[in-house]
Amino acid sequence: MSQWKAFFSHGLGQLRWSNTVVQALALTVVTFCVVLPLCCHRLLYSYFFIRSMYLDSMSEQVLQDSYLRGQDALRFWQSLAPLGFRNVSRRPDLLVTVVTARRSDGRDFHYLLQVMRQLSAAAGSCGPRRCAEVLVCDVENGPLDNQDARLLEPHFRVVRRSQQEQRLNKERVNTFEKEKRDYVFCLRRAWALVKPRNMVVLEDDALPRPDFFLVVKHLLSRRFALQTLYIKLYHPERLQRYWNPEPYRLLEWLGLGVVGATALLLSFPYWNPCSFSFSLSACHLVFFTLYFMAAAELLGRHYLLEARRLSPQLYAVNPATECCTPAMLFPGNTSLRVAQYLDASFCVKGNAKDMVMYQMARALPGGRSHSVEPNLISHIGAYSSVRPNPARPKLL
Ligand SMILES: CC(=O)N[C@H]1[C@@H](OP(=O)(O)OP(=O)(O)OC[C@H]2O[C@@H](n3ccc(=O)[nH]c3=O)[C@H](O)[C@@H]2O)O[C@H](CO)[C@H](O)[C@@H]1O
Repeated sequence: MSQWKAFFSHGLGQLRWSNTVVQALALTVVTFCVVLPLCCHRLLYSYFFIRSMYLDSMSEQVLQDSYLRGQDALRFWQSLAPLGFRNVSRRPDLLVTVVTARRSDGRDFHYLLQVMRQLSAAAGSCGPRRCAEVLVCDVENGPLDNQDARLLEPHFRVVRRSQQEQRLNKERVNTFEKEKRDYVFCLRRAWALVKPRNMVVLEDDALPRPDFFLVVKHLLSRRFALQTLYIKLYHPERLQRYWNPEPYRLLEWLGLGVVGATALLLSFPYWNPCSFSFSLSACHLVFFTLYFMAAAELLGRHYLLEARRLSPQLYAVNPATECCTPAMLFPGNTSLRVAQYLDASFCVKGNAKDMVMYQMARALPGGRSHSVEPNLISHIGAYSSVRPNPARPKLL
């Protein structure tokens, strides 16, 4: 009798196992070969994005939109009566300095004018007082060199090198070293003029998002901001994947898988782990953890991050990433420390100012640096002013 019982329970166990395996296989095939490809084939940062079908047309569309926005911004600034941003008060809580250089490619896109239009609208969204003071730092030698900066002069305070500084800056250096020296000049000049309590430095193709100041103010109210050299407000979308050399993301990825799997197993009575043997429920947990992890990565972490925009409290603060400096927040007077360090370094291709800043945060005692996700700006500069450009740049 007991032999029969053993035989039956063994058979039942086998049946359950094979049923479970078939179900798991079916779910995997349906999810990853049908549902996700159907839903995500047009999502630029998803693994399912069909490059050959959509990349060219999407890139053209984005260029066209940016061109129209640029022309619109040009008309806007040409027709506008002077704004009140020219009078910059001293010791403000926040100063935004926009670093701008002449662009030989993509001039008609008027990136700077687009950015300043959006920035002035966002800065006026904090009630009766402006969210921040704003400075434009034009690194060209004269107002005639950078027409967009010149157009902004009735509206904003525009700073440039004095003639003496220009003479001192005549030395011929590579583009990346020049870009770094220009940045250092802007950090120091802005600080000397305004002495802000905190400073944001934007590159001239960094379009602030509508909640920009809300999130920046929230970041500054948090304790970690007192102990950081800088907070990066942008990281390229294409580098936001889990499968990237950023160790903290692996933890986030695993956490997402475990939480998703646990929630699913607890909410589905059929898969209730209590009703199965321990090994079966452990298998379920492992399977669904991997399932959610794979789904999240293939869908694109970038899109999951967007959910954090619901509230400034939900934005994630992580250790700083290497690449890019289009939008940087320098709490307190850290902009001066960063300027000093940059000044002592020499930049070349492959070791531009973003890399130097990343290394600096590791080398300086107590030099911690952070980055916030999702991005607080959109990078609209399809045409670079420091690198060679193709005739029609692509999104990827
Ligand atoms: C989105 C992105 O990945 N941007 C990064 C990329 O810039 P990009 O290759 O996108 O170059 P870009 O045209 O955005 O220029 C970066 C900044 O440098 C300024 N500029 C340019 C030329 C010059 O002689 N002097 C000067 O100050 C320019 O006004 C802008 O504010 O690489 C740079 C390092 O090289 C920075 O890490 C940028 O954050």
